[in-house]
Amino acid sequence: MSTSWAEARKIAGAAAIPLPVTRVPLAQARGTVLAESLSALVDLPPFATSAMDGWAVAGPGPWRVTGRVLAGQEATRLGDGEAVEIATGARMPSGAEAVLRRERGYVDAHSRLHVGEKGDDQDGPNHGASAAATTAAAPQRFYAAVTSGTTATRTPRGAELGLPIGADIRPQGQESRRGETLLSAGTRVTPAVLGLAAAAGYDDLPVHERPRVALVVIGDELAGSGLPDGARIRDALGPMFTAWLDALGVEVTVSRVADDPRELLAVVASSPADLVITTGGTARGPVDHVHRVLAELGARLLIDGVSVRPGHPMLLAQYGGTRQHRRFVAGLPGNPLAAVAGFVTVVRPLLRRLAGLADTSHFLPLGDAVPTHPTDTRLVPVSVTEASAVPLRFTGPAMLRGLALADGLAVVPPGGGVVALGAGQRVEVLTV
Ligand SMILES: Nc1nc2c(c(=O)[nH]1)N[C@H]1C(S)=C(S)[C@@H](COP(=O)(O)OP(=O)(O)OC[C@H]3O[C@@H](n4cnc5c(N)ncnc54)[C@H](O)[C@@H]3O)O[C@H]1N2
Ligand code: MOO
Repeated sequence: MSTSWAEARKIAGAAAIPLPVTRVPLAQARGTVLAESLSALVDLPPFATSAMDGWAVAGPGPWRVTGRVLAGQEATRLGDGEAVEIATGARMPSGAEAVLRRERGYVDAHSRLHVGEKGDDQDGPNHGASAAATTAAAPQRFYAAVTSGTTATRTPRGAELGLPIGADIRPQGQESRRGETLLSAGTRVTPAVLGLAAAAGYDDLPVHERPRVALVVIGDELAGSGLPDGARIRDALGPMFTAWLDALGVEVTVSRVADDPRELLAVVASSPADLVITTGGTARGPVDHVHRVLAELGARLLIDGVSVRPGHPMLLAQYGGTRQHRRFVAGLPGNPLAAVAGFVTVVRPLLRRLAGLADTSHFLPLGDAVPTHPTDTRLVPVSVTEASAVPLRFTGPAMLRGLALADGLAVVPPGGGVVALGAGQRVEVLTV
């Protein structure tokens, strides 16, 4: 009956079908998953802009400064020998060929813009060849960055100092052309994705609906606040999984129920959620009712026990819903670290699939030897330091102290005849 860990993860990931597609405003899209690829609605940048504060110049200098253009403004065309003061991000005036950074030029008393530092050219405005000789003496450090990577096709005056055509201009479409695919379907909408989508012209995004999850924390012994007393302990799983589910971008409701099968049945049967997660009550103790309730509901068990330590009593059932919109119950064991094992094994793969995300895996070498279990997979809290996974202490099934310091859970496959995996062996690490 017990399913292997790898198989359980596969079953959970394959059981669901991605939720329907909806368009949501950017402000509500964080944490959802793109249902279609995202292509740029405009060139990025949409027009050539200045990359620096300074002057946009046209033709050979020195230039006559005719005005100023700020970000958001449009300027009139520049003719040869003209310049405008320009702000970073402002649209380049047509005719402008380069930007001279503020710290690399100066304007003299006659509104003439020169390359160099004031004082380089004590005789005032540049005139002909003698000026070139004067400015050529200007410190080269000003221009080193400008010259690299830009190709001059024509040389305005000042080019001998490194002001080639195109200098410090962000050309239209430099980051992306209109219609170019920026992100593929299945990408999680992160803050950075929201920024890119806005820049590319989007007001809303086509995403999969957020999975709805009902977290049902079972146990007479659990208190929601204050210090543990008598035989009662604090509910650790409610706060932990609420936050975790929230970070996965799902809609969560939480309820706490007593060790009472009627109460549990009523909560599960009446839930509209795509996935009900129960904690506790999965084993065969006197008040472990999850199996009985699922049987009464006529739920179909897809997973009933997994060969994994900790977490072996975890289960997954399909219950109600329609063919296109399935509903599930995941039963996580009550021991806190065992519950986390159930979360990463069945809950997360199922939710990722419902949300439209592909499953991913990361492998790292172990930083230390880890004992294997002969027949079961072990999930071992590890910290990731210098690209290796170091096993932690305080990782008993009822403990969270090790997990709270962990970056992931190392997947240690059944050992068979091998009692330990040595340092340096590569293992999959599940993020926590
Ligand atoms: N005879 C056997 N007993 C047990 C077995 C077994 O195979 N044979 N398996 C053990 C394993 S392994 C686990 S894990 C637990 C699973 O038990 P349940 O899922 O039925 O969980 P409970 O009995 O309700 O609770 C177990 C343990 O966890 C504490 N707990 C429960 N919920 C919370 C919570 N929200 N926050 C903090 N702690 C919680 C609870 O107080 C118990 O200490 O069964 C073993 N027994
Ligand atoms: O699932 Mo249990 O943890 O092995 O304590």
